[in-house]
Amino acid sequence: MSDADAVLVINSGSSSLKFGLFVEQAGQDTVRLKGSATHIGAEQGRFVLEDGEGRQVRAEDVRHPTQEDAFHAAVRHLEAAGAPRPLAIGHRVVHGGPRLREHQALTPEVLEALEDATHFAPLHIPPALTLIRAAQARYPGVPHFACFDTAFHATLPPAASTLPLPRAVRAQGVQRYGFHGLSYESIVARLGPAVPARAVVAHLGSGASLVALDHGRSVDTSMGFTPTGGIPMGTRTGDLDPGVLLYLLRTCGLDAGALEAVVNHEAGLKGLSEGTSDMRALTRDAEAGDAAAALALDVFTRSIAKTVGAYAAVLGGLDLLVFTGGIGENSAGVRQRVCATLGHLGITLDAGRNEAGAEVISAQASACPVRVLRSDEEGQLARHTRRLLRG
Ligand SMILES: Nc1ncnc2c1ncn2[C@@H]1O[C@H](COP(=O)(O)OP(=O)(O)O)[C@@H](O)[C@H]1O
Ligand SMILES: CC(=O)OP(=O)(O)O
Ligand SMILES: [Mg+2]
Repeated sequence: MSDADAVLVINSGSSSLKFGLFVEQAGQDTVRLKGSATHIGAEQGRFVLEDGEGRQVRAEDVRHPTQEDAFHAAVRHLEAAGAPRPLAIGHRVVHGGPRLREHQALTPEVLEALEDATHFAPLHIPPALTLIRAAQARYPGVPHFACFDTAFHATLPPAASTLPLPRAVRAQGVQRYGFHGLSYESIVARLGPAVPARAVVAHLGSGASLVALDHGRSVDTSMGFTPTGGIPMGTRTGDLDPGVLLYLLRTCGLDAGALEAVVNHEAGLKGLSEGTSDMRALTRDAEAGDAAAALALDVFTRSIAKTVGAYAAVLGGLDLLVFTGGIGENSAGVRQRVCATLGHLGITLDAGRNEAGAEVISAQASACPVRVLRSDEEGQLARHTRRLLRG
Protein backbone atom coordinates (compact mmCIF):
# COMPACT_ATOMS: atom_id res chain seq x y z
CA MET A 1 0.00 0.00 0.00
CA SER A 2 1.38 3.39 -0.98
CA ASP A 3 0.04 6.80 -0.01
CA ALA A 4 1.42 8.30 -3.22
CA ASP A 5 -1.53 7.16 -5.32
CA ALA A 6 -4.42 8.21 -3.03
CA VAL A 7 -7.70 9.36 -4.57
CA LEU A 8 -10.31 11.32 -2.61
CA VAL A 9 -14.00 10.75 -3.30
CA ILE A 10 -16.86 12.99 -2.23
CA ASN A 11 -20.45 11.74 -2.10
CA SER A 12 -22.84 14.58 -1.39
CA GLY A 13 -26.39 13.38 -0.74
CA SER A 14 -29.48 15.29 0.27
CA SER A 15 -28.69 15.30 3.99
CA SER A 16 -25.13 14.01 4.21
CA LEU A 17 -21.62 14.28 2.85
CA LYS A 18 -19.73 10.99 2.77
CA PHE A 19 -16.09 10.86 1.75
CA GLY A 20 -13.25 8.41 1.41
CA LEU A 21 -9.54 8.38 0.74
CA PHE A 22 -8.59 5.27 -1.24
CA VAL A 23 -5.15 3.82 -1.96
CA GLU A 24 -4.28 0.92 -4.25
CA GLN A 25 -3.46 -2.41 -2.65
CA ALA A 26 -2.81 -5.44 -4.86
CA GLY A 27 -4.48 -3.60 -7.75
CA GLN A 28 -7.64 -2.87 -5.72
CA ASP A 29 -8.79 0.46 -4.32
CA THR A 30 -8.76 0.12 -0.55
CA VAL A 31 -10.07 2.53 2.09
CA ARG A 32 -7.31 4.40 3.94
CA LEU A 33 -9.69 6.81 5.72
CA LYS A 34 -13.42 7.36 5.34
CA GLY A 35 -16.11 9.33 7.06
CA SER A 36 -19.36 11.23 6.95
CA ALA A 37 -21.05 14.40 8.05
CA THR A 38 -24.77 13.74 8.57
CA HIS A 39 -27.89 15.84 9.26
CA ILE A 40 -26.34 18.71 7.25
CA GLY A 41 -28.35 21.90 7.74
CA ALA A 42 -30.10 20.55 10.87
CA GLU A 43 -29.62 21.91 14.39
CA GLN A 44 -27.61 18.88 15.48
CA GLY A 45 -25.29 17.08 13.11
CA ARG A 46 -22.63 14.41 13.47
CA PHE A 47 -19.12 13.96 12.06
CA VAL A 48 -17.36 10.60 11.98
CA LEU A 49 -13.94 9.57 10.63
CA GLU A 50 -12.68 5.97 10.52
CA ASP A 51 -9.53 4.25 9.32
CA GLY A 52 -9.41 1.40 6.81
CA GLU A 53 -10.06 -1.20 9.53
CA GLY A 54 -13.20 0.61 10.70
CA ARG A 55 -11.51 2.00 13.85
CA GLN A 56 -12.92 5.37 14.89
CA VAL A 57 -10.44 8.23 14.41
CA ARG A 58 -12.89 11.01 15.28
CA ALA A 59 -16.55 11.28 16.27
CA GLU A 60 -18.34 14.42 17.35
CA ASP A 61 -21.75 16.04 17.48
CA VAL A 62 -21.33 19.16 15.42
CA ARG A 63 -23.50 21.34 13.22
CA HIS A 64 -22.61 21.76 9.54
CA PRO A 65 -24.87 24.44 8.01
CA THR A 66 -23.94 23.55 4.38
CA GLN A 67 -22.28 20.84 2.29
CA GLU A 68 -19.35 23.20 1.80
CA ASP A 69 -18.83 23.53 5.57
CA ALA A 70 -18.93 19.74 5.84
CA PHE A 71 -16.35 19.43 3.04
CA HIS A 72 -13.93 21.82 4.79
CA ALA A 73 -14.38 19.90 8.08
CA ALA A 74 -13.66 16.63 6.22
CA VAL A 75 -10.45 18.02 4.70
CA ARG A 76 -9.31 19.42 8.07
CA HIS A 77 -9.83 16.12 9.88
CA LEU A 78 -8.35 14.02 7.03
CA GLU A 79 -5.20 16.11 7.15
CA ALA A 80 -5.05 15.93 10.96
CA ALA A 81 -5.20 12.13 10.56
CA GLY A 82 -2.17 12.21 8.27
CA ALA A 83 -3.96 11.89 4.93
CA PRO A 84 -1.68 12.46 1.93
CA ARG A 85 -2.54 14.97 -0.79
CA PRO A 86 -4.78 13.11 -3.28
CA LEU A 87 -3.75 12.44 -6.89
CA ALA A 88 -7.31 12.99 -8.08
CA ILE A 89 -10.77 13.80 -6.73
CA GLY A 90 -14.04 12.09 -7.70
CA HIS A 91 -17.37 13.81 -7.08
CA ARG A 92 -20.80 12.16 -7.02
CA VAL A 93 -23.13 14.40 -9.04
CA VAL A 94 -26.77 13.39 -8.66
CA HIS A 95 -28.09 15.04 -11.85
CA GLY A 96 -26.22 16.33 -14.89
CA GLY A 97 -29.29 17.04 -17.02
CA PRO A 98 -29.71 15.52 -20.51
CA ARG A 99 -26.19 16.20 -21.81
CA LEU A 100 -24.08 14.88 -18.94
CA ARG A 101 -24.75 11.19 -18.35
CA GLU A 102 -21.25 9.72 -18.56
CA HIS A 103 -18.63 9.90 -15.82
CA GLN A 104 -15.98 12.36 -17.00
CA ALA A 105 -13.30 14.93 -16.20
CA LEU A 106 -14.60 18.23 -14.84
CA THR A 107 -13.18 20.45 -17.58
CA PRO A 108 -14.29 24.11 -17.84
CA GLU A 109 -16.64 23.00 -20.68
CA VAL A 110 -18.23 20.31 -18.52
CA LEU A 111 -18.68 22.77 -15.66
CA GLU A 112 -20.37 25.13 -18.10
CA ALA A 113 -22.67 22.35 -19.34
CA LEU A 114 -23.51 21.54 -15.72
CA GLU A 115 -24.35 25.18 -15.09
CA ASP A 116 -26.57 25.24 -18.21
CA ALA A 117 -28.44 22.20 -16.85
CA THR A 118 -29.34 23.93 -13.57
CA HIS A 119 -33.02 24.34 -14.53
CA PHE A 120 -33.32 20.53 -14.81
CA ALA A 121 -32.32 20.04 -11.20
CA PRO A 122 -32.36 23.35 -9.32
CA LEU A 123 -32.12 21.52 -6.00
CA HIS A 124 -29.08 19.43 -6.87
CA ILE A 125 -26.88 21.14 -9.45
CA PRO A 126 -26.20 24.49 -7.66
CA PRO A 127 -24.95 22.85 -4.42
CA ALA A 128 -22.94 20.32 -6.48
CA LEU A 129 -21.28 23.19 -8.38
CA THR A 130 -20.52 25.04 -5.14
CA LEU A 131 -18.92 21.93 -3.69
CA ILE A 132 -16.88 21.18 -6.83
CA ARG A 133 -15.62 24.78 -6.92
CA ALA A 134 -14.68 24.63 -3.24
CA ALA A 135 -12.78 21.38 -3.82
CA GLN A 136 -11.03 22.80 -6.89
CA ALA A 137 -9.97 25.85 -4.87
CA ARG A 138 -8.76 23.62 -2.01
CA TYR A 139 -6.93 21.21 -4.33
CA PRO A 140 -5.79 23.24 -7.37
CA GLY A 141 -3.79 21.44 -10.05
CA VAL A 142 -5.38 18.09 -9.18
CA PRO A 143 -7.77 16.51 -11.71
CA HIS A 144 -11.43 16.45 -10.62
CA PHE A 145 -13.96 14.00 -12.08
CA ALA A 146 -17.76 13.90 -12.03
CA CYS A 147 -19.61 10.60 -11.61
CA PHE A 148 -23.31 10.89 -12.34
CA ASP A 149 -26.09 9.00 -10.54
CA THR A 150 -27.92 8.89 -13.86
CA ALA A 151 -25.16 7.04 -15.79
CA PHE A 152 -26.18 3.58 -14.57
CA HIS A 153 -29.69 4.06 -15.98
CA ALA A 154 -28.54 4.71 -19.57
CA THR A 155 -29.80 1.16 -20.30
CA LEU A 156 -33.46 2.01 -19.54
CA PRO A 157 -35.58 0.98 -22.53
CA PRO A 158 -37.68 3.77 -24.14
CA ALA A 159 -40.86 2.31 -22.61
CA ALA A 160 -39.36 3.00 -19.16
CA SER A 161 -37.54 6.27 -19.82
CA THR A 162 -40.33 8.01 -21.76
CA LEU A 163 -42.80 10.15 -19.83
CA PRO A 164 -46.29 10.44 -21.35
CA LEU A 165 -45.98 14.07 -22.46
CA PRO A 166 -46.33 15.92 -25.79
CA ARG A 167 -43.34 15.62 -28.12
CA ALA A 168 -42.33 19.29 -27.69
CA VAL A 169 -41.89 18.80 -23.95
CA ARG A 170 -40.09 15.46 -24.33
CA ALA A 171 -37.74 17.06 -26.87
CA GLN A 172 -36.43 19.32 -24.10
CA GLY A 173 -35.11 16.31 -22.20
CA VAL A 174 -38.08 15.79 -19.90
CA GLN A 175 -37.81 12.04 -19.29
CA ARG A 176 -37.09 9.44 -16.61
CA TYR A 177 -33.39 9.62 -15.72
CA GLY A 178 -33.19 7.49 -12.56
CA PHE A 179 -30.81 8.07 -9.65
CA HIS A 180 -28.79 6.20 -6.97
CA GLY A 181 -26.85 4.69 -9.90
CA LEU A 182 -23.55 4.38 -8.03
CA SER A 183 -25.30 2.54 -5.22
CA TYR A 184 -27.01 0.09 -7.60
CA GLU A 185 -23.76 -0.43 -9.47
CA SER A 186 -22.02 -1.26 -6.18
CA ILE A 187 -24.65 -3.93 -5.45
CA VAL A 188 -24.24 -5.45 -8.93
CA ALA A 189 -20.44 -5.43 -8.46
CA ARG A 190 -20.84 -7.07 -5.06
CA LEU A 191 -23.05 -9.84 -6.51
CA GLY A 192 -20.51 -10.41 -9.30
CA PRO A 193 -21.19 -13.40 -11.56
CA ALA A 194 -23.93 -14.46 -9.10
CA VAL A 195 -26.15 -11.58 -10.28
CA PRO A 196 -29.39 -13.32 -11.25
CA ALA A 197 -31.49 -12.65 -14.34
CA ARG A 198 -34.32 -10.91 -12.45
CA ALA A 199 -33.48 -8.78 -9.40
CA VAL A 200 -34.93 -5.78 -7.60
CA VAL A 201 -32.80 -3.53 -5.40
CA ALA A 202 -34.46 -1.16 -2.91
CA HIS A 203 -32.12 1.73 -1.98
CA LEU A 204 -33.83 3.16 1.09
CA GLY A 205 -32.04 6.19 2.57
CA SER A 206 -33.09 9.83 3.04
CA GLY A 207 -33.71 9.68 -0.69
CA ALA A 208 -35.16 6.30 -1.68
CA SER A 209 -35.72 4.46 -4.94
CA LEU A 210 -35.96 0.98 -6.43
CA VAL A 211 -34.47 -0.50 -9.58
CA ALA A 212 -35.47 -3.49 -11.71
CA LEU A 213 -32.34 -5.28 -12.93
CA ASP A 214 -32.29 -7.58 -15.95
CA HIS A 215 -28.97 -9.51 -15.69
CA GLY A 216 -27.61 -6.54 -13.69
CA ARG A 217 -28.78 -3.86 -16.14
CA SER A 218 -31.29 -1.18 -15.16
CA VAL A 219 -34.59 -1.70 -17.03
CA ASP A 220 -36.88 0.33 -14.76
CA THR A 221 -36.50 2.59 -11.75
CA SER A 222 -38.83 4.54 -9.52
CA MET A 223 -37.22 8.00 -9.49
CA GLY A 224 -37.94 9.91 -12.66
CA PHE A 225 -37.11 13.34 -14.03
CA THR A 226 -35.80 14.35 -10.60
CA PRO A 227 -35.13 12.61 -7.26
CA THR A 228 -38.49 13.97 -6.04
CA GLY A 229 -40.32 11.18 -7.89
CA GLY A 230 -41.05 7.53 -7.10
CA ILE A 231 -41.80 6.20 -3.62
CA PRO A 232 -42.36 8.56 -0.64
CA MET A 233 -39.09 9.50 1.11
CA GLY A 234 -37.82 11.20 4.28
CA THR A 235 -39.07 14.64 3.26
CA ARG A 236 -40.14 14.18 -0.40
CA THR A 237 -43.55 13.19 -1.71
CA GLY A 238 -42.46 10.76 -4.41
CA ASP A 239 -45.00 10.39 -7.23
CA LEU A 240 -48.17 12.44 -6.84
CA ASP A 241 -51.26 12.80 -8.94
CA PRO A 242 -50.26 15.91 -10.96
CA GLY A 243 -53.70 17.25 -10.07
CA VAL A 244 -52.43 17.79 -6.52
CA LEU A 245 -49.81 20.23 -7.84
CA LEU A 246 -52.49 22.09 -9.82
CA TYR A 247 -54.65 22.23 -6.68
CA LEU A 248 -51.77 23.67 -4.64
CA LEU A 249 -51.01 26.24 -7.34
CA ARG A 250 -54.57 27.33 -8.06
CA THR A 251 -56.49 26.84 -4.86
CA CYS A 252 -53.81 27.28 -2.21
CA GLY A 253 -51.97 30.01 -4.15
CA LEU A 254 -48.50 28.46 -3.82
CA ASP A 255 -45.82 29.76 -6.19
CA ALA A 256 -43.02 27.60 -7.63
CA GLY A 257 -40.72 28.14 -4.63
CA ALA A 258 -43.42 27.28 -2.08
CA LEU A 259 -44.43 24.22 -4.12
CA GLU A 260 -40.82 23.07 -4.24
CA ALA A 261 -40.51 23.44 -0.47
CA VAL A 262 -43.65 21.35 0.13
CA VAL A 263 -42.83 18.47 -2.23
CA ASN A 264 -39.13 18.26 -1.35
CA HIS A 265 -38.76 19.34 2.26
CA GLU A 266 -42.07 19.14 4.12
CA ALA A 267 -43.63 15.95 2.77
CA GLY A 268 -42.88 12.22 2.88
CA LEU A 269 -42.28 10.64 6.29
CA LYS A 270 -41.79 14.07 7.86
CA GLY A 271 -45.10 15.41 6.54
CA LEU A 272 -47.03 12.28 7.49
CA SER A 273 -45.57 11.94 10.99
CA GLU A 274 -45.88 15.69 11.58
CA GLY A 275 -42.41 15.59 13.02
CA THR A 276 -39.51 13.44 12.01
CA SER A 277 -38.08 12.00 8.80
CA ASP A 278 -35.62 9.85 10.78
CA MET A 279 -36.60 6.17 10.53
CA ARG A 280 -35.21 5.34 13.98
CA ALA A 281 -37.39 7.97 15.70
CA LEU A 282 -40.38 7.10 13.54
CA THR A 283 -40.14 3.40 14.45
CA ARG A 284 -39.89 4.25 18.16
CA ASP A 285 -42.89 6.59 17.94
CA ALA A 286 -44.98 4.02 16.06
CA GLU A 287 -44.13 1.34 18.65
CA ALA A 288 -45.15 3.77 21.41
CA GLY A 289 -48.61 4.04 19.84
CA ASP A 290 -48.24 7.23 17.78
CA ALA A 291 -50.89 6.84 15.04
CA ALA A 292 -49.32 9.40 12.66
CA ALA A 293 -45.94 7.63 12.82
CA ALA A 294 -47.64 4.26 12.22
CA LEU A 295 -49.46 5.67 9.19
CA ALA A 296 -46.19 7.09 7.81
CA LEU A 297 -44.60 3.63 8.09
CA ASP A 298 -47.61 2.00 6.41
CA VAL A 299 -47.59 4.44 3.47
CA PHE A 300 -43.82 4.03 3.01
CA THR A 301 -43.67 0.22 3.18
CA ARG A 302 -46.82 -0.31 1.09
CA SER A 303 -45.37 1.86 -1.66
CA ILE A 304 -42.10 -0.15 -1.64
CA ALA A 305 -43.99 -3.48 -1.76
CA LYS A 306 -46.16 -2.22 -4.65
CA THR A 307 -43.05 -1.23 -6.59
CA VAL A 308 -41.41 -4.64 -6.01
CA GLY A 309 -44.61 -6.25 -7.36
CA ALA A 310 -44.63 -3.96 -10.39
CA TYR A 311 -40.99 -4.76 -11.17
CA ALA A 312 -41.61 -8.49 -10.82
CA ALA A 313 -44.21 -7.96 -13.58
CA VAL A 314 -41.69 -6.03 -15.71
CA LEU A 315 -39.00 -8.72 -15.21
CA GLY A 316 -41.38 -11.70 -15.60
CA GLY A 317 -40.67 -12.95 -12.07
CA LEU A 318 -38.15 -12.37 -9.33
CA ASP A 319 -34.93 -14.24 -8.44
CA LEU A 320 -33.56 -11.84 -5.80
CA LEU A 321 -34.63 -8.88 -3.66
CA VAL A 322 -31.90 -6.70 -2.10
CA PHE A 323 -32.28 -4.04 0.60
CA THR A 324 -29.65 -1.31 0.86
CA GLY A 325 -29.21 2.35 2.00
CA GLY A 326 -29.40 3.64 5.59
CA ILE A 327 -32.94 2.33 6.16
CA GLY A 328 -32.64 -0.81 4.01
CA GLU A 329 -29.44 -1.86 5.78
CA ASN A 330 -30.56 -1.05 9.33
CA SER A 331 -34.32 -1.24 9.74
CA ALA A 332 -35.49 -4.83 10.32
CA GLY A 333 -39.01 -3.46 10.86
CA VAL A 334 -39.22 -1.83 7.42
CA ARG A 335 -37.85 -4.99 5.74
CA GLN A 336 -40.35 -7.15 7.62
CA ARG A 337 -43.31 -4.92 6.71
CA VAL A 338 -42.33 -4.82 3.02
CA CYS A 339 -41.80 -8.57 2.76
CA ALA A 340 -44.97 -9.45 4.69
CA THR A 341 -47.06 -8.80 1.56
CA LEU A 342 -44.68 -10.42 -0.95
CA GLY A 343 -45.54 -14.07 -0.25
CA HIS A 344 -47.06 -14.31 -3.76
CA LEU A 345 -43.52 -13.81 -5.15
CA GLY A 346 -42.26 -16.74 -3.08
CA ILE A 347 -40.71 -14.49 -0.42
CA THR A 348 -40.59 -15.65 3.22
CA LEU A 349 -38.29 -14.01 5.75
CA ASP A 350 -36.39 -15.71 8.55
CA ALA A 351 -37.39 -13.43 11.46
CA GLY A 352 -34.23 -14.12 13.47
CA ARG A 353 -31.88 -13.46 10.55
CA ASN A 354 -33.81 -10.30 9.66
CA GLU A 355 -33.61 -8.97 13.23
CA ALA A 356 -29.88 -9.76 13.30
CA GLY A 357 -29.33 -7.95 9.98
CA ALA A 358 -27.73 -11.05 8.40
CA GLU A 359 -26.66 -10.87 4.77
CA VAL A 360 -29.33 -13.39 3.73
CA ILE A 361 -32.59 -12.73 5.58
CA SER A 362 -34.95 -15.02 3.66
CA ALA A 363 -36.05 -18.35 5.11
CA GLN A 364 -34.47 -21.53 3.73
CA ALA A 365 -37.77 -22.40 2.04
CA SER A 366 -38.17 -18.96 0.42
CA ALA A 367 -38.38 -19.39 -3.37
CA CYS A 368 -36.83 -15.93 -3.82
CA PRO A 369 -33.79 -15.04 -1.68
CA VAL A 370 -33.76 -11.67 0.11
CA ARG A 371 -30.43 -10.07 0.98
CA VAL A 372 -29.19 -7.03 2.90
CA LEU A 373 -26.11 -5.57 1.20
CA ARG A 374 -24.16 -2.47 2.12
CA SER A 375 -24.23 0.22 -0.53
CA ASP A 376 -20.71 1.31 -1.50
CA GLU A 377 -21.11 4.50 -3.51
CA GLU A 378 -17.67 5.68 -2.37
CA GLY A 379 -15.99 2.48 -3.61
CA GLN A 380 -17.59 2.93 -7.04
CA LEU A 381 -16.51 6.58 -7.09
CA ALA A 382 -12.93 5.50 -6.35
CA ARG A 383 -13.00 2.84 -9.09
CA HIS A 384 -14.31 5.31 -11.71
CA THR A 385 -11.94 8.07 -10.59
CA ARG A 386 -8.94 5.73 -10.91
CA ARG A 387 -10.12 4.53 -14.36
CA LEU A 388 -10.65 8.10 -15.62
CA LEU A 389 -7.31 9.20 -14.15
CA ARG A 390 -5.56 6.48 -16.15
CA GLY A 391 -7.43 7.63 -19.28
N1 LIG B 1 -30.21 1.85 12.84
C1 LIG B 1 -31.11 2.42 12.04
N2 LIG B 1 -32.41 2.02 12.05
C2 LIG B 1 -33.32 2.56 11.24
N3 LIG B 1 -33.04 3.55 10.35
C3 LIG B 1 -31.76 3.97 10.28
C4 LIG B 1 -30.73 3.45 11.09
N4 LIG B 1 -29.56 4.08 10.79
C5 LIG B 1 -29.87 4.97 9.81
N5 LIG B 1 -31.18 4.91 9.50
C6 LIG B 1 -31.94 5.75 8.56
O1 LIG B 1 -31.27 5.88 7.32
C7 LIG B 1 -31.65 7.12 6.71
C8 LIG B 1 -30.40 7.78 6.11
O2 LIG B 1 -29.87 6.93 5.13
P1 LIG B 1 -28.58 7.28 4.26
O3 LIG B 1 -28.53 6.25 3.17
O4 LIG B 1 -27.41 7.41 5.13
O5 LIG B 1 -29.02 8.71 3.73
P2 LIG B 1 -28.54 9.68 2.58
O6 LIG B 1 -29.64 9.63 1.59
O7 LIG B 1 -28.39 11.01 3.21
O8 LIG B 1 -27.26 9.14 1.97
C9 LIG B 1 -32.36 7.94 7.80
O9 LIG B 1 -33.76 7.91 7.58
C10 LIG B 1 -32.03 7.17 9.07
O10 LIG B 1 -33.06 7.29 10.00
C1 LIG C 1 -30.68 10.83 -5.48
C2 LIG C 1 -30.86 11.08 -4.03
O1 LIG C 1 -31.94 11.27 -3.56
O2 LIG C 1 -29.71 11.02 -3.29
P1 LIG C 1 -29.63 10.87 -1.70
O3 LIG C 1 -30.43 9.64 -1.35
O4 LIG C 1 -28.17 10.66 -1.40
O5 LIG C 1 -30.21 12.08 -1.12
MG1 LIG D 1 -27.45 8.67 -0.16
